[in-house]
Amino acid sequence: MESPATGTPAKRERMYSTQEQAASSEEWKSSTKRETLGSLEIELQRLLKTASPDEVKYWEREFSGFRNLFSRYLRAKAAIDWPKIMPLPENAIKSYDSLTEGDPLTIKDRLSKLVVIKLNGGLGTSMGCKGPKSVIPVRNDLTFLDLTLQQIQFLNWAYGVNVPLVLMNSFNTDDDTAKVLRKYANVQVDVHTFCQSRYPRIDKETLMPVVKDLKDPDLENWNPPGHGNFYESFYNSGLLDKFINEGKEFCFLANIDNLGATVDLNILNFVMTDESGGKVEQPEFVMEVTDKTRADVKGGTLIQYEDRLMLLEIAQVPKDFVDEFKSVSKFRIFNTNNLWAKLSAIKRLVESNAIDLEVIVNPKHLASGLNVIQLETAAGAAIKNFKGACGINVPRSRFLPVKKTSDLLLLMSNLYDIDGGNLTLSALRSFPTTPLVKLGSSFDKVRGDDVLSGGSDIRWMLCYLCAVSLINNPHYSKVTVQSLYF
Ligand SMILES: Cc1cn([C@H]2C[C@H](O)[C@@H](COP(=O)(O)OP(=O)(O)O[C@H]3O[C@H](CO)[C@@H](O)[C@H](O)[C@H]3O)O2)c(=O)[nH]c1=O
Repeated sequence: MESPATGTPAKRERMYSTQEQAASSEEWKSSTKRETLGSLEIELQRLLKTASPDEVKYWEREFSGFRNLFSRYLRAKAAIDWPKIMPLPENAIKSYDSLTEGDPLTIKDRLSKLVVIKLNGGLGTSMGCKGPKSVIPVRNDLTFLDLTLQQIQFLNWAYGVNVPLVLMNSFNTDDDTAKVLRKYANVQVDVHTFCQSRYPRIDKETLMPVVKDLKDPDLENWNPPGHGNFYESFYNSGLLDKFINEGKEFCFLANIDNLGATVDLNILNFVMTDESGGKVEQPEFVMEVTDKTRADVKGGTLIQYEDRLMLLEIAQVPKDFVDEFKSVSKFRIFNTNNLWAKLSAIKRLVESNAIDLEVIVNPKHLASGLNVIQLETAAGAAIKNFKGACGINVPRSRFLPVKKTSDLLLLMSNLYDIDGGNLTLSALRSFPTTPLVKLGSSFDKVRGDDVLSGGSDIRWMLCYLCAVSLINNPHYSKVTVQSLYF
C-alpha cells in the first residue's frame, strides 16, 4: 500500500479523506451504539419500576443477562468474514470407531458421575401442535418425554445406577411440562427442571424492548434466548453446584426432539478417562458431529475461524454463501447438538464471564404487525471456550431428530424397532439408510381438521404407508407424497 507521505498532493488528499471518512463513520457507529446502550439502560430501569415487588430480584438478574447479550450484539461484526474460514485442523474431529467402552467394571462408576440434560424449551407449533414439543406422541402414543424417561430408566436399571434427568424448560413450556411430569411419579428416574431466561423482544426500528410493563401478560413480547443460554441458566438455577457437590463430573446435553441422543458409553469413557496418562489435555467439551447428507441443509457446522474451532449456524452465514454452506462437499459434517461438558469447567467459565457465544439475530413479525428481532445463542458455540474441546464423528443413528412431519413418519413406521425407549433401525432392512421422505404442504401439521377432503392428518398417511411397509421395499427409498386421495 502506498504511504500517504509519498503520493501526489491530490492523491494524498483523496487518501486522507477516505481514511478520515472511515474513521468518522466508525466514530459515528460507536457513538450511536453508546447512545443505544444508554437508552436501553434508561428503558430497563423504567421497566424495573413496573415489576411487582416480589419479582424485582428476578428481573434484575434477567436484565443483567439481557444487557450483556444486547451489548455483544451491538459490538459484533455484522457477518462472518467468509474467506477467513480455514480447513479444520487434524485431530479436531475424532473418529467414533477409535473409542471404546473402557473397563466394564468401571462403567457404573462413570455413569454415577453423569447428568443427562434435555433442551425442552421448544414448542410444537411448527408441526401444528399446542404446548411443548416434547409432549407430541411419536410412537405407540409415547411422547418424546415418555421415550426419554424410558431410556434413562432402562439405563439406570441395566447398570444399577441413578443417572438424573434435567429438563431445561422455557417460559413457553415450563407450566405444561410441570403438569405432565406428575404422571411420572412412579418412574424410577430423578427428574429436575429449571427454566431458562426470558428476554425482551426488541423493536427492529428503535432497538428498544417491545414490552412496556412487566406486569403485561402478553408473551409475544418475550423470547427464550436460544439454547446457548443453558450455561448461565443452569448455573443460576443452583443445580450445577448441587450436582458438583454430589460428585457429578460431566453432563450430556441434547435436543429433546433427537431420539438418537442416548447415553453413549464409548463417549462417556472418552470424556472421563485419561488413557494418555496425562500426555494429552483431557477434553472439557465434546460435540458429536455426523456426516452431512442432503437432508441436513440447516444444521450448524464446525469450522476453524481466527485460530479457533467455531460452530457456524446457518443464520450467521452471509446470503451469498448460503448455497456453499449447504453443500455437502465443503462442509461435510454438522452438529447433532449432542454435547458433553465438564461441570467444573461450566462453573469456571460462567463465573469468569468467559462464555462468549456469537449472537444470532432472529427476525420475527408479531401478530400486532410489529417487526422485531430476538437475540439468541447456540449451546454448541461454547466449544471455543472450553479447554481441549473436540468433535467426535458419530454414526448417523445418534441423530434421529423430529423437526418435520416427514421425520415423524419415519419414526412411526415399521422401519424402527423400539426397546427400552430406544429406537433402532429394523434389522430386517437390508440397507442402512432411511428413505428420503417428502410430504406436500397438506401434511405439515400433525393433526388436521379436515382429513377426508385432502387430508392433513399424518396418521392417515401412516396407515397407508405402514400397510405397504417401508422395510426392504425398493420403491420406498424415496417417499414423495403431495396429497392423499380416497
Ligand atoms: C431456541 C431454543 C431451543 N430450545 C430447544 C428446542 C429443541 O429441543 C432444541 C434445539 O432447538 P432448535 O431451535 O430446534 O435448534 P436446531 O435448529 O435444531 O439447531 C440445533 O440443533 C441442530 C441439530 O438438530 C444443530 O445442527 C444446530 O447447530 C443447533 O443449534 O433446543 C430450547 O430449549 N431453548 C431455546 O431457546
